[in-house]
Amino acid sequence: LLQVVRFLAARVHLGRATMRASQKDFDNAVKQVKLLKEDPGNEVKVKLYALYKQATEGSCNVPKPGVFDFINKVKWDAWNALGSLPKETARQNYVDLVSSLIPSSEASSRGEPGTQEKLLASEDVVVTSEDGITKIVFNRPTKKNAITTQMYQEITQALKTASKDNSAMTVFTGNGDYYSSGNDLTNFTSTPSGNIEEFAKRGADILRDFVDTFIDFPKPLVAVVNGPAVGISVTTLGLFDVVYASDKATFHTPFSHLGQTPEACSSYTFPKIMGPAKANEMLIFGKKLTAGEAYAQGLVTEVFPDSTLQKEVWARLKAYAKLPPNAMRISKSLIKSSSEREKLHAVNAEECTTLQARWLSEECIGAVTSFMSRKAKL
Ligand SMILES: CCCCC/C=C/C(=O)SCCNC(=O)CCNC(=O)[C@H](O)C(C)(C)COP(=O)(O)OP(=O)(O)OC[C@H]1O[C@@H](n2cnc3c(N)ncnc32)[C@H](O)[C@@H]1OP(=O)(O)O
Repeated sequence: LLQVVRFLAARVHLGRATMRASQKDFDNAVKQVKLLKEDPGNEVKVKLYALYKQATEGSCNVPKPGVFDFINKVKWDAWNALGSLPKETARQNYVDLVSSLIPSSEASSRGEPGTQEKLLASEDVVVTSEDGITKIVFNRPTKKNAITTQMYQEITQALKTASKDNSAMTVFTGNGDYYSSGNDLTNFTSTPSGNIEEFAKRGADILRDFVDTFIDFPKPLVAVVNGPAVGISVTTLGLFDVVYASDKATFHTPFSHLGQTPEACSSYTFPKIMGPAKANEMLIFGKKLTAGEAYAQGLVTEVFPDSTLQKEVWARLKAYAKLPPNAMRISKSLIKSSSEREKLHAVNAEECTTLQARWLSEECIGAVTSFMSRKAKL
C-alpha cells in the first residue's frame, strides 16, 4: 500500500507538468482498459481505480470502509492518497498509465530480456523490439543504406507505431559499413516521365510527414551512427535526443553539390547546436565532419572506438531503457517544449517547400544525372 501511495504522490507532482489529455483521450483509455488482454495485476488496478475516481469525482468524498473490508479499504486508501490532485491531472495520469499497459496493434510488449520480436516485415527497414528498446535499422548495406521513397514511408509508420508501443525508447542504426548514404538518388529517376512536378510535390509531402514524425516523437530517440552518414541521415540527427557514433563515422551534408538545400529542420537545429559559423560550413559548403569534429560541435553525444561501439552502447541503452518511461517522456517534453515543436514544424514546412522547387532546378537535375551516369560521387 505504501508503494501505491508513493506512486500516486509522485504522479501528483509529475501530473502538474503535463495536463494534456482530453476528455476523449480519457474515455478511450477507459475503453482500452476493458480490452486488456492480460491482467495488469492488483497494484496497477488499484492505481487505475484511484485515478479514475479522482478524474471523474474529484477528491475522495466517501467514508473510510471498515477495517475488515480489505479490498475496499485498499481502494479507498489509494483514492484518498491522491488528496486534492486536480481532475485534469488525474485524467492525464490515467491516460499515461493505460498507454503504458497497451501495445498498439502492430507493436509487441517490451518482451522478456533476450527475446527479440520483429515488428515490421520489410527487408530495407528492420524494426525489432527487445529489452524495452524499439530498434529501427537501415538495412540496404549493398547500397550503403540509401533511403528509398518506400523506406521513408516505412520509417514514418514505424515511428508512429513506436510512439505508442510499450518500449521505453527508439534507437536508429545502420547495417553494414554505412549508417546511411542519405536519400536514394534513384528516387529521382523512378518518376514517371513528364511528371516531375508531381514527383516533387509527392516527395515534399513524404519528406514533411517523415520529419514531422521525428519532431513529435515523444520518447527518447537515440542514433547509433555505426559508419558514414550522408544527407538526410545527418540532418535528422539534430532531432534526436542522443547520438552515439563510431570513430569511423563521418557526417556529410553535400546539399549545394547536389543543387539542393537543407532538410529535417537542420537550417534551424544545426546553427542552434553548433553555432552559425560551423553550421554554415556544413550546410552551405558541404564540409564533411569526422566523428571527433561532430562531437566537438555538439552534434554527437559520445564517440566510441568502432571495435567496442556495439558492446558499450547497447549495454548502456539497455540500462537506460529500464528507467521510468513516463519520467523520460515528460523530461523530453520539457526539453522539447510545444513552442519549440511548433517552430520545428514551421521550419520543416518551409524547408520542404524550398526543396520541392529545388528538385525541379537544373542544378539538382544535373547533379543527380551525374551520379546516375557514374560521373560523380561525393
Ligand atoms: C524525398 C525525400 C528527400 C530528402 C532529401 C534528402 C537529401 C539527401 O539525403 S542528400 C544526400 C544524397 N546522397 C548522396 O548524394 C550519396 C551518393 N552516394 C555516393 O556518393 C557514394 O555512393 C558514397 C560516397 C555514399 C559511397 O561510395 P563508395 O564507397 O564508393 O560506394 P558505391 O558508390 O560503390 O556504393 C555502393 C552502391 O550503393 C549505391 N548508392 C550509394 N549511395 C546511394 C544513394 N544515396 N543513392 C543511390 N544509390 C546509392 C551506389 O550507386 C552503388 O550501387 P551499385 O553501383 O549498383 O553497386
